[in-house]
Amino acid sequence: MSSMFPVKVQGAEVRKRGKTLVGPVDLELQGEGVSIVIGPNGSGKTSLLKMLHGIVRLREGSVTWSCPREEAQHCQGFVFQTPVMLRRTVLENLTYPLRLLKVPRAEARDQAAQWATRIGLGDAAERQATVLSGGERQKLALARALIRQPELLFLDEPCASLDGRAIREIEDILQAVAQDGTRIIMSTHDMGQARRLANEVIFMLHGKVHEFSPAEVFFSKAATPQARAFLNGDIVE
Ligand SMILES: Nc1ncnc2c1ncn2[C@@H]1O[C@H](COP(=O)(O)OP(=O)(O)OP(=O)(O)O)[C@@H](O)[C@H]1O
Repeated sequence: MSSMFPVKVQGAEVRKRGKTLVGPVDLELQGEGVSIVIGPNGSGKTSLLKMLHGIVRLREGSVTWSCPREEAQHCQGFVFQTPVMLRRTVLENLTYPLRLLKVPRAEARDQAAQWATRIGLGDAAERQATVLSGGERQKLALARALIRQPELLFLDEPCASLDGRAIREIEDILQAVAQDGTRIIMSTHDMGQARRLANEVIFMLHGKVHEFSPAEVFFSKAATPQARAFLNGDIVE
C-alpha cells in the first residue's frame, strides 16, 4: 500500500475560459491495482488524469493525497498520448530522468540499457529517439516514466493508433509493473484493453464521474443506461 493513498477528490472542477472541462468530481481512490478511465470523446478523461496529477489548476474543490502534495507528485509519472522525446538517443532519453535524480552516470547507463532491452530497443539504444516508430516511441515514453520507479503512473491513451504487437508489449509491461505494486491510472478508448487491464473502472460522461465500480461489476452489470450503451458500442451523448 502506497503512502500517498487514499487520494480524496472533493468537488474538484477545472474550467477554461468559462467552460467546465471536468467536474465537479468526488472520488476516493485506494492504493492498489489498475484504474481504467473510459468514456466518450471529450468526456473529460484527459482532464481528470491531469487534475489528479496536479498539472491543471482547480477552479473549485480539492485533490488531497495522504502525504504532502509535492511528495505525492514526486512519486508519480505521467505518460502523455503523444510523448515528446529528447532529440537524443534512446539510451540518453532513458538516462536523463535518472541523472535528474542524481543517480551516478554508470548506474544510470546500466539501468537505461536494461530498460532498452526490456522494451525491445536494445539494438536501437544508440538510435535517435526522434526517428523511432509510433510504437517504439510510446514504449520508450513508458520506460522513461517507469525507470524512476514511480509509485503511481498515469497514462493517457498510451496505445492510441498503435498496432497489435506494440499494444501487447505495452500491456505486458503494465501488467508486470502493476503486479510489482505500481499503481496505474490510465485512460483508453479500447474496450478490449479496458477489460484486460482494469481492476476498477471510472466511466466519464460530460466531465463527470458517471460510474465508478470494480471492473467485474462494471463489465457484467453496469449501473446506468449510459454506461451500458457505451459498452454496447452505441453512441452516447
Ligand atoms: N485547453 C482546452 N481549452 C478549452 N477546452 C478544452 C481544452 N482541453 C480540453 N477541452 C475540452 O474539454 C472537454 C474535455 O476534454 P478531455 O480532453 O479531458 O476529454 P477526453 O475524454 O480525454 O477526450 P478524448 O477522448 O477526445 O481524448 C472537451 O470538451 C474538450 O474539447
